[in-house]
Amino acid sequence: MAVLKTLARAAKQVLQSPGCGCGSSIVPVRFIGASPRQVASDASFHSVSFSETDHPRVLITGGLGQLGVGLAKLLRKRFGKNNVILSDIRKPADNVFYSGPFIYSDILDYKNLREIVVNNRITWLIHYSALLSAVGEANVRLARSVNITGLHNILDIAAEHGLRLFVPSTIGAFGPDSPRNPTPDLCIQRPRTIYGVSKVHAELMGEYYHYRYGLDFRCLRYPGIISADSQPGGGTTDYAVQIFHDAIKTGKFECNLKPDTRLPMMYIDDCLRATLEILEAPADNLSMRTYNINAMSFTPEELAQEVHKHMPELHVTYSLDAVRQGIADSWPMNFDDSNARNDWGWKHEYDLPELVTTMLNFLGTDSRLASTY
Ligand SMILES: NC(=O)C1=CN([C@@H]2O[C@H](COP(=O)(O)OP(=O)(O)OC[C@H]3O[C@@H](n4cnc5c(N)ncnc54)[C@H](O)[C@@H]3O)[C@@H](O)[C@H]2O)C=CC1
Ligand SMILES: CC(=O)[C@H](N)C(=O)O
Repeated sequence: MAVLKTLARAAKQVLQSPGCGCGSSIVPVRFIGASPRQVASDASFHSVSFSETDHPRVLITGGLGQLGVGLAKLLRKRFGKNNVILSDIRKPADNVFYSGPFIYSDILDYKNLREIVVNNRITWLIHYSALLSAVGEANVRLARSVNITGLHNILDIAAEHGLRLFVPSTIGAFGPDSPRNPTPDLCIQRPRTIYGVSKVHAELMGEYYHYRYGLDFRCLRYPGIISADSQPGGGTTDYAVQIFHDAIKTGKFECNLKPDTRLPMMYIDDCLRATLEILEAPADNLSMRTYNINAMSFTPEELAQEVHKHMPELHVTYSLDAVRQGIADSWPMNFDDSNARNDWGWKHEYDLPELVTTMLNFLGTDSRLASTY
């Protein structure tokens, strides 16, 4: 009899645990300081809905990094200034602060995050907070905390409030055992950085919450992103931004990767447009929840050659950063994004020549000015 009671208790626990796929649809609900719980998805507080005819109410976490301000600008144009809230743990510059709603949000503070989502009736959550590849290797504990614990907060809040959740992944979610030229969507993923490991975790957890709890999780694996008016936050692909700034300021550039290191790259406008497109794509078009996207693939040497066409005097030298080189050598050289192109019509606009012209023009020079160096 005692054995039967124990078995019954164990069965009850299994049925109540997140691993159980039976019974009614459930969403995880976490209260402050407690572990995740499950509540029937038709519980009365879970009534936030997003009608496709309304504008979404968007929250961007980690919004003061390389990508967030540009994304806020694009989304505000589309959905209205006050419907897009930027958040971060840093202090915004005046122009950012006065360009639309900004709020302090530390993704490690679950209660604060939840309050923001509730008080602002958020319907879309764009989760940009992260420590990137090189910075992550220099501070593994913090990267683990922000990129993994922070993600858990985001997932629970998104599931609890029925949000559409976008989390970017990266070429860094692949590793030396992945096919590198090209790298398809589905293949072995054994990254060797805490950044990559945390991003594979994000992909898998997001998809798990999608299939298990119905979370509307959407994820793009970005290549290295190149932007003129925002600085990268400590990644392996940062050289491809820095070359433009140094070329214009000093006419010299010291590259921290080998000249023949090939990596997939994209201009920021394409990246942000892709993000909006997948967020707006009808769910029926998405045969997957995590897609590679790509625009071009080049080496430092090829990039320098293209810049030389505008600035023949540019002097490029190479002084390797062993950590970044090791990371780059394990990442994809070319990215196969055919599923994104087929499923929801992804198409890049900027190739290498277009990128270089745009960056140099934006930063205040072009081939006509090259002679002044
Ligand atoms: N920029 C790129 O080339 C690529 C970016 N991605 C992904 O896109 C997302 C955005 O990237 P970037 O803007 O380049 O990153 P970034 O490093 O420039 O910015 C990240 C932001 O997260 C914030 N943050 C750190 N800890 C936080 C916390 N506890 N709470 C709230 N915010 C916190 C930082 O203050 C920073 O403003 C990241 O998830 C990154 O992994 C993916 C592939 C390529
Ligand atoms: C490609 C990325 O994810 C990022 N730019 C990095 O280099 O860490």
